Amino acid sequence: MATRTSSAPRGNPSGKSGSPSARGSRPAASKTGKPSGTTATARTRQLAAVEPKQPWLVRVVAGAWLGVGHVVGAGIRRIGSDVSDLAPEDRRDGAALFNFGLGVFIATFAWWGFQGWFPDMVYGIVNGTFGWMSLLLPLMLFVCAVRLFRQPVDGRGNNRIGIGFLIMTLAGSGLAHIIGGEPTVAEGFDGLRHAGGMLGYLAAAPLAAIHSAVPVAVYSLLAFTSLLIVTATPFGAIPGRLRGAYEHLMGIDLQDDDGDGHDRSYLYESDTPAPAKKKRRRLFGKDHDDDAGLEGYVGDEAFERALIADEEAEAARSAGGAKTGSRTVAPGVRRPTQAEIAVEKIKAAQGLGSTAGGAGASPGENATEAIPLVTPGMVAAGSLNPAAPAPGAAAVAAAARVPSNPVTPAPPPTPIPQRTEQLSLAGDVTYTLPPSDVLTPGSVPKERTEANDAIVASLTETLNQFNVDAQVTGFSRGPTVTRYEIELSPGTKVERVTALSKNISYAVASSDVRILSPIPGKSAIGIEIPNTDRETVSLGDVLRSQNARRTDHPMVMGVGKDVEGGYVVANLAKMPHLLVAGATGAGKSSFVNSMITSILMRATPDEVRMVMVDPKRVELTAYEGVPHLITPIITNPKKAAEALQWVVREMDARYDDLANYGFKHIDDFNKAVRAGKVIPPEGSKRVIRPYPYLLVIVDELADLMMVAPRDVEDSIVRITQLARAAGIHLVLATQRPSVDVVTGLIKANVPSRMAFATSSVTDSRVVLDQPGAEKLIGQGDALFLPMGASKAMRVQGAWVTESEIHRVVEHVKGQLKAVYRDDVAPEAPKKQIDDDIGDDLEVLLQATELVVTTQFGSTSMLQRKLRVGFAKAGRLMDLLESRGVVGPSEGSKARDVLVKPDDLATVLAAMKGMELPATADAQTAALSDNANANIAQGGYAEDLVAADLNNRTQAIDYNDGADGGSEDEDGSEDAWSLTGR
Ligand SMILES: Nc1ncnc2c1ncn2[C@@H]1O[C@H](COP(=O)(O)OP(=O)(O)OP(=O)(O)O)[C@@H](O)[C@H]1O
Repeated sequence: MATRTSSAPRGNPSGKSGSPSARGSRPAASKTGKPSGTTATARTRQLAAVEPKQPWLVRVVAGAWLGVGHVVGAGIRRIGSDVSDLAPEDRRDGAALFNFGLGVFIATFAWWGFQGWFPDMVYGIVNGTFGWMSLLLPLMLFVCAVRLFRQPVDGRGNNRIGIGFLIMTLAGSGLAHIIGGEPTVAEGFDGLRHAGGMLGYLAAAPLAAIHSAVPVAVYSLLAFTSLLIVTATPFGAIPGRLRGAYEHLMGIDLQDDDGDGHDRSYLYESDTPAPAKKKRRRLFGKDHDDDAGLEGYVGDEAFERALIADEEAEAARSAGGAKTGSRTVAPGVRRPTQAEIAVEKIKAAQGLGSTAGGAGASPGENATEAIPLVTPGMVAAGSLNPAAPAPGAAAVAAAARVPSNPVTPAPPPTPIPQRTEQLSLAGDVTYTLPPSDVLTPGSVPKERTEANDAIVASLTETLNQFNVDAQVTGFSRGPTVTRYEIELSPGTKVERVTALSKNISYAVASSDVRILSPIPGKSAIGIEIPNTDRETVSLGDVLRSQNARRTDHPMVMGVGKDVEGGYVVANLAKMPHLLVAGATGAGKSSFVNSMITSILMRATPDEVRMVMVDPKRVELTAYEGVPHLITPIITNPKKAAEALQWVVREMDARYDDLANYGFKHIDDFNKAVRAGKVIPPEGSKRVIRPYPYLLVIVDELADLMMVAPRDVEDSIVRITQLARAAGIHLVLATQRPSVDVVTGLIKANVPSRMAFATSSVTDSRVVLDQPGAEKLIGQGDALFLPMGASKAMRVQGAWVTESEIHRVVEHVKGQLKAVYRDDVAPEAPKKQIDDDIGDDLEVLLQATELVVTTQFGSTSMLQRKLRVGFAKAGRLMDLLESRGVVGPSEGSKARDVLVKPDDLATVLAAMKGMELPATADAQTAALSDNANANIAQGGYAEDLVAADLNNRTQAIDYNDGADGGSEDEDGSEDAWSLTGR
């Protein structure tokens, strides 16, 4: 395996290494030439402006302190695998080091009894204040230090522990005061020091004045409470925790004695199948997570979702969106007062203004029901005049009604946070992820353009023309389409708007209008209309978005942007398998590129391995040689089918490991491996390493389904049914979402779907089980239906340019070379056209076709249909037998036909000298085994020639082909089943 220990990898000009300082100072913003807002860089600059004012000594000391803090912190963070990404600005290493140092200092005299005037003085103060509790102080400070080093951003958790310790100190001192004999101040500090100190005295003495049992009860309770606070243990969870602790202490723990002894954990290694399952253990099951020292169950979770959503935004949306559409209605929008309505009416009567505010035409009649939302500008615009508006005025008025739309701004071009100090691979390889600036920022999204205002005006007019009491209340502009929101006045039927879809299309001059009724989570109808001024969504922006930063899971990909302009990010591991479909040019390959690039940007080869199948031979070539690949990119569909079978074997092997070691999910297994809890059985040379996720990407499923439909379907179904827990995930792309490619079985097992524009509503139904994809406008416009979602979400796929891909690939390839396994899709030796066929290939192919399609293995039929002589027909039949197409001669009967019409193409390809697909290989092998067995059993080997001759002779009698048919049918069925199909 290639190893590299360089700290400044090739292709990383920024010199980004694991060193905190190096990363902290990387001027990302300047590279992109964009303002960075409140980024780390900006903060660094601010600091730089302030620093010169400080005396140099202070700066030197502070710098040295922080430097030591970072080094210690980096070391502490590297222990275990639960600590993820710490951006430089998130660290609090200086404060943590202070806690640590103070703990050591107090421990020197409290624990180790160091003496001297200074320690004595400090000891006097500490001991005099806290009494016996000073013994516990170093421990508390160490805990705080480790927390601050490892979890500095978990403010709530840190505060909880801090408060818990304070309460514990108070309670402990109070109790110590009582236990220490309740010394008084008058007895001097010596007495207090040997009890609860001054604090204990102050805490307990007043209560002890009532009765000494009172402080004991109060502070015992407080001490207990403080323990619960520090350990974050809810009251109800106490029994479970105690039981877990007991089991842990009693050694009901991982004692492996039944490992399989084979290193199956790492994909570089040889693929020795694990032995059959052994006794299953309940070791790191859910009940024991905490006790076993693991960080809890990291596999499936309740309400698991593939989509990594901006939960706050979602919450806000659903809270405020029901009535007004929180994203679309500006704060200044309010309902008009009666006075304003009256003014409007008067103005309308005077013809001072005009608009399409038809809905507002009736406020007098039903002011409380049909009041539109207005902005102050409405009054000036005269928005309530029902008279036919002049188009320009209408647009202005409508624009005034539609508040400015706050879209999600492009994320600041700050670096994608690094996930650990250094991403070290197994062995001594140091691997740095590509710097985020290899992906360039996209254009700044537009909030609202004239095109939007014009459409609002058209929509309003259309509603008016048809007397529909509804208002356009706002819009959300996405990169490809804008969703206009229409709210109905009470009593207006939804159908009145949906029935207008053709008129709306006509009014806005677009055939791709899609009506959502309602917008999920809102009491409003959505009308999605393509933007005449589309925007590209850059993958870099998606990966730098808050949603992507929310998690450092290596299988997270940037999907694109939704209709409201929000970034869509999803976790492939949670999907757990994805079908990508759409017509040619709709954007599938671009999506697959974004997906692979996302993985390369976020995951080391140790975390994610890939198998890429690219029958089109052009789409994925850019990734050839990346170290995440376990086999060269597979372009041959037959080999792809074999690779899928390898994946099934890999999955089985992983399952064996999970079962042997008692885990339910590969994440749990990996966690235990990293924690050193998975120990191979004694005598085993196996080095157990975490399993990487395995992502299998098939860029054109149809090509695979053409060569070996059953095998491919079988493998896919098996993988998709089981592979999730084994960390294996499939992405199947196809431009032919027809039922023969995306079969019912495949569909049922691939729960997540990404539908790009399809050519028909039928295709849309195959992909999404619903219409809609046929209305998409292509070029990355897609409907995304992740597992568990009830409604497809419209997104504009992320776009990554070829040069960006090139830069990313260069970066990863510059660090590690791909080490391919040779058993995934082994190079089959090129089949030679057998010498014995000679010039007869063409006629042999015809004979094969004839025999297989008619399922009738008669020599005389060949003679007749191919117009060949008897000898040649006999020879052809021999060749067919030697190639497993027909069975051996059975005297005067027609021969059994062993190949089903479905597999004809495969067999023909094999005869032409193309590589023989697995099915045919297996079939031939099975047949020759069968033949051998027959020969051995029946001992009629030497009879074969005679029998065949006989057959040829008899075959002449079959000229009309009528008889023998029924015998054929049975015979071929039997022989077929012998092949094991
Ligand atoms: N997310 C996107 N953003 C912008 N443009 C896109 C996007 N996706 C696709 N396009 C445009 O559409 C073109 C075709 O896309 P792509 O090659 O991905 O289609 P496809 O569905 O894979 O087609 P095929 O099946 O023929 O390979 C691209 O060259 C690009 O111009």
